Amino acid sequence: MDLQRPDSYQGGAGPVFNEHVLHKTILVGDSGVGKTSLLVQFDQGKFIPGSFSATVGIGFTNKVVTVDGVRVKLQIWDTAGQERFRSVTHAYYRDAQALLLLYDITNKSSFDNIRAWLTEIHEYAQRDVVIMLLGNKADVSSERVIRSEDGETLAREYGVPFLETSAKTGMNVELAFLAIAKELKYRAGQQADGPSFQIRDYVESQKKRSSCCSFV
Ligand SMILES: Nc1nc2c(ncn2[C@@H]2O[C@H](COP(=O)(O)OP(=O)(O)OP(=O)(O)O)[C@@H](O)[C@H]2O)c(=O)[nH]1
Repeated sequence: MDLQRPDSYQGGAGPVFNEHVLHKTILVGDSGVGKTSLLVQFDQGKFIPGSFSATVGIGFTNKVVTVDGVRVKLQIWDTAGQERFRSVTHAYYRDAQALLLLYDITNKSSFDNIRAWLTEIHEYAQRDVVIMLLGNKADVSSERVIRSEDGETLAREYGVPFLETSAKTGMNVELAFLAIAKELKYRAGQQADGPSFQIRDYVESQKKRSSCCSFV
């Protein structure tokens, strides 16, 4: 996908949309792990099979989701995973509230590179950025080289929530973005004596629900 900066981009600190702040979320990870496909699945509910066309540069999609009866506006940035675009994408980390970090369960080096991605994130992003680790292409079980437990162990080490996803079937795609939206909504309205929200606990509870008896 060839992404140009859309005309609606206003630059600077936090674009606005209908006078409401957009929560900026960025998709990162090696080239080919499925960042664009994940965003297309979440935004349009479809998967476009066929030859792989690497993202050039960076672009965004605005998406409104409803969590607990409240509309949360996400501005989701899709970055190019190729090394040559790295300096461009770093510049966008700084005002991101959330980062979805993807690897491909059929590609070992994409998993091995997660530590390097996390080092970059800690260098360029805000200290309290919400990070979620996603092991994508979970539908391709015959070519799996990274076990689910390995993803879980790595996520636990870094204290971040973890999900396996499939941009092809849609598995856990909505859950990943909804969990991020819930966390950002919680942070925005956080009150000292209000109820607390833990994104890792939420993701774990939803995973258990879906593996047990499908969503109700
Ligand atoms: N089976 C399967 N294929 C996928 C999945 N996600 C992506 N793909 C395929 O993997 C290839 C790469 O997907 P992209 O979404 O373009 O990857 P990307 O991470 O955006 O790549 P860059 O733009 O280079 O950073 C494409 O051929 C997709 O069709 C998935 O969940 N399952």
